[in-house]
Amino acid sequence: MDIVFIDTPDTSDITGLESVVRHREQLLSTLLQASHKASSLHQNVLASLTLPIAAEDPLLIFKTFKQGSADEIFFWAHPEEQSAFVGVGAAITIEATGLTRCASAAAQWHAIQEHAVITASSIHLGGPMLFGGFSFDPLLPSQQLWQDFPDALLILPLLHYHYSGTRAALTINQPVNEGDDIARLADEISARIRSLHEAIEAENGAGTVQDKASLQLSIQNLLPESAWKSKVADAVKMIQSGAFEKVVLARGVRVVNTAEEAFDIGAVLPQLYKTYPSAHIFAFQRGQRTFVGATPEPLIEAHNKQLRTMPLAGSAPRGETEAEDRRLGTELLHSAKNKVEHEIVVVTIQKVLASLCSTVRVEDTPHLLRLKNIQHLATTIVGDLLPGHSLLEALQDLAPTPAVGGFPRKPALEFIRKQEGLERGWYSGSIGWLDMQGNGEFALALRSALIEGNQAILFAGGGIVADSHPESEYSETCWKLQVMLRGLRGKD
Ligand SMILES: C=C(O[C@@H]1C=C(C(=O)O)C=C[C@H]1O)C(=O)O
Repeated sequence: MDIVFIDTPDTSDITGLESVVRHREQLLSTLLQASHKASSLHQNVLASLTLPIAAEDPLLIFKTFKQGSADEIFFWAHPEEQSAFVGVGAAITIEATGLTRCASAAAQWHAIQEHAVITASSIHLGGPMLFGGFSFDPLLPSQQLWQDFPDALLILPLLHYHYSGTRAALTINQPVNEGDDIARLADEISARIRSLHEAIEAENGAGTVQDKASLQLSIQNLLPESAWKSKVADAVKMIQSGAFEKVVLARGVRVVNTAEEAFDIGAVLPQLYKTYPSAHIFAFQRGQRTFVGATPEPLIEAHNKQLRTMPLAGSAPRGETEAEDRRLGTELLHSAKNKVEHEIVVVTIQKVLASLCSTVRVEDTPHLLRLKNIQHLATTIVGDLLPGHSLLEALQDLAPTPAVGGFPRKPALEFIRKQEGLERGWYSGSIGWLDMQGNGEFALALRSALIEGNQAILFAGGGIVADSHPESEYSETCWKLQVMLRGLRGKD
């Protein structure tokens, strides 16, 4: 990989997206260098240029990218940390299937990096990043509902906006082939950026909330309530007979806007952003569908060779009053059933990380993670990655954790495959990003919905152990479904 650090443009020069277009020299020289390499190697070479730009609301950038393009769009934000990424288009698409999908994706990413030509301003690293997700279970036959979302899909966007508080950068990624007309490529890139810039200017100040009058929601369980509860009862019997210790059963709900107007993702995201500031808010548009959610649960994050996760398992509703809320929280912290559910996840993750890290630190006792209408038991786990190991390797070994699958993994997954009857696809799989330095964040894709036009399928599940009750498990899924119902309705 060739990296060239360039001086940061002086601050007066850092304005909107269009300021990047003024750095045509840098764009041309990056493309040209990639073109020379492509000719000598007889293969595609990635050219990438990152420049600082003035910070804009990432939600506005998403909306504009969406209006201006029918391509893939990715949104990822952590509102409390004021960090967000928005990507549009696919410069490079990595797909993989089967149980070794993470290793295969990692090998493809490595090959792309090997010859890449990267120009970046020194203080604003950013640089090329992959965005994407992994399905829950690569052994499930391919599912119609999820046809555009394969087992593993990582995309290097054509344009990627990186936002962190007051700072922002734009990354341009362009694969270059031998013989490509460099000036024409630069013109196309500049035209794309200019039209996005104009769209942002036009959009600035326009409202983001979907007109509520255009929403009339019909909500229907994919499986009748009684049928789902009897699956829970069957799982409890299996657990009591010793087949496994824990299994997570999920269900789906179809929400249709009977007013026939399409759901406006550009209005759903701000709602989630506002209501769930501690969550990771995500959206991935591909084909006609967009997978959207506000997940509270990181699967694995890597920053400077340190891995971090915070499994959640064990849930209770929030109270109506402060006193009731405290009582419910204390009951959750002391509930034997929830502690068992939680401990299974923590121990499993700790073991996996121990094989990849020199040291693993686990919080002594679970703490409460309080969200809008649900609270969970949570444990922070941190490990120092051993040389030669990576985030994608951790992801391959960890997923699915018992927080979304079960324990022991094999019989629990077999039960889900045979009994659950839900096309989980990317729901309870993982979604996130990865850069060239080995940093990245993947979260469990929970509190989520797959949206197409005026229809959405919402997903929620819960951990079943020996003393679980179908009635309370059903209620738990209802609290979890509230996240996306609120998002779709545009209500707190
Ligand atoms: C499966 C879901 O959530 C998971 C299951 C939990 C539980 O069983 O208590 C809690 C958080 C998540 O790990 C979901 O939100 O759909």
